[in-house]
Amino acid sequence: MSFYDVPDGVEIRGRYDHQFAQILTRDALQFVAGLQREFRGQVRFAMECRREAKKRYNSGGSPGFDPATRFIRESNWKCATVPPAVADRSVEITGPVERKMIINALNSGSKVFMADFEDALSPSWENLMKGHVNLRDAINQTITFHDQARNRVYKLNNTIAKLFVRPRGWHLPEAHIIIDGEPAIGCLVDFGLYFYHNHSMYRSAHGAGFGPFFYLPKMENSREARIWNNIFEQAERTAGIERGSIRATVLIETLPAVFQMDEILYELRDHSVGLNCGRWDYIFSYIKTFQAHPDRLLPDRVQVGMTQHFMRCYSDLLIRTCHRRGVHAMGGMAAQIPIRDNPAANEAALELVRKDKLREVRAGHDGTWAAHPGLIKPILEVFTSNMAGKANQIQTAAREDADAITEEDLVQMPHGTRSLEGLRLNTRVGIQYLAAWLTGTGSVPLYNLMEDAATAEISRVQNWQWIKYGAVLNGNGVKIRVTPELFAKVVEEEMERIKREVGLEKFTRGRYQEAGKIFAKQCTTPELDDFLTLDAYNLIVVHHPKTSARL
Ligand SMILES: CC(=O)SCCNC(=O)CCNC(=O)[C@H](O)C(C)(C)COP(=O)(O)OP(=O)(O)OC[C@H]1O[C@@H](n2cnc3c(N)ncnc32)[C@H](O)[C@@H]1OP(=O)(O)O
Ligand SMILES: O=CC(=O)O
Ligand SMILES: [Mg+2]
Repeated sequence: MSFYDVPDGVEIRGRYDHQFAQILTRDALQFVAGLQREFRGQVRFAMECRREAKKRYNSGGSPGFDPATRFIRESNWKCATVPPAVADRSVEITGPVERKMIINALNSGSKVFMADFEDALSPSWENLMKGHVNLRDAINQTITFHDQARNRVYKLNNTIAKLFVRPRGWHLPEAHIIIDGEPAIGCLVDFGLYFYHNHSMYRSAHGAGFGPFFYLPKMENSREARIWNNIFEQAERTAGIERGSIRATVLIETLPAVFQMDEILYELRDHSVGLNCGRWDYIFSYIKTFQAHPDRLLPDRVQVGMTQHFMRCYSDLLIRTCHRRGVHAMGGMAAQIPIRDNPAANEAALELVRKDKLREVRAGHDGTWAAHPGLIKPILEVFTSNMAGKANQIQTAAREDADAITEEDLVQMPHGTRSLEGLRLNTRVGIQYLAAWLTGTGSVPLYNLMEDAATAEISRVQNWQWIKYGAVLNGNGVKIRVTPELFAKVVEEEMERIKREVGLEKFTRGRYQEAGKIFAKQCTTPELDDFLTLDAYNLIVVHHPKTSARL
């Protein structure tokens, strides 16, 4: 049996693999451990602040602008100039750090590829470590993949997208790496291993002196951005590279963060390349933030789109904030994906994507996300034909009108109706997503839409909210109140439907029964769990030599 060569205080409980050992080198682990030792206190404090804020919202409070940081919002300052290598981000494809998908994404014609350790990845040891091997090979441009079944070899084109990497959120531990007796902080492992192995090659071969580039998820407050800024500075000092080489785009995807956008950019002003509208987590966060407010029961998930007032204001204010500070205002993900077997449905889905992207570019966004290579061309067409030949709209779409957006606008309740079909769909999607996640797949096509951890979270918390407060479903003329008994019946019936749809063999082989139980528990628990994936993470941790692994 082989073992990883670890520095003092570090223990690896994940499976040994000689390829993983090239990533988990003693020096790389020393770098990660250094980050953990330096920043664990700050991260712990930031998580405690999240809990304090939650108590305030649960006692009737609502997030709002912080009077103490008014001077940051009102004074004139700019972020560092955008690196030329990433001036044009008109379309960015996203996807998990899976080998074939990385090659496809980099070759897709997209300007950027966001390689995801987060919403689109189930963070098993195998997925994470293979992801690092894949990214290293991608940056060295040696990555290939042989699809044995189709006898097809994948390799990189001459022109490829610029790579951004999204580490996990602050809340997730990495249970396979123990540092000083406690699980490593997941995002420090993702960031640390990737940065350590790739910063030099990235800056010389891809970033024209800048990089690596990152996307930073699920922050709630600028103090969390300050930690990232400190981490970047420590990484730059350790690597002996210029301050400001690393650049990151922060996802504004929690309700509290929309009131902190200037402050977040300010903390990261030497390391920023903008903000992004992470619309799916944002909707999830809206429900979560107001979990103790029974007067805020949302309509069906399908009705909570970007044209709802609170979503439109969020996107407009993000554009205004970014352009005032000189950085990109990125749009979000339309959930539609190509429908291969139905041309009419495919065209209708494409039309929805085009409409969403047209709204974004006209509002002033500088670029947007695509979930699938088949969407790059149509999205690029919409953006390029509406940006007057420019790489972005930072200088041309000031959106001063968005200064009038108020706190009330940003929390306004979405309009619409609730239906039994909405409850059923949430349940069907939530269970199938969780079953996939437990078996190692973090993004899946379901009913012709992309589903990932963020979209599944909406299904979970919406069900929880409706059950907790006995929401009246009023969408189909007949009024029905949601009760735990009704939900139990829905779960039973939807499990049967899933079994029919996926077939008995896949159903029996998969983890659907287990997913059904977890999802049902999470929707009916008296206190809402903060994250679906945090609870479920225990079920994908596999310690070696094999032991029962609970955090
Ligand atoms: C809320 C958020 O955070 S959004 C960002 C996080 N979510 C994501 O990144 C989701 C990204 N998208 C995906 O994972 C996928 O598109 C899915 C799961 C939704 C659908 O995937 P599939 O069922 O494989 O799609 P499909 O069968 O049409 O794929 C056709 C080809 O495109 C490739 N492909 C599909 N999506 C992607 C992608 N995002 N990146 C690279 N390649 C892709 C497939 O690998 C396949 O390649 P092949 O023909 O060489 O075998
Ligand atoms: O990460 C993106 C989102 O929409 O959530
Ligand atoms: Mg997200």
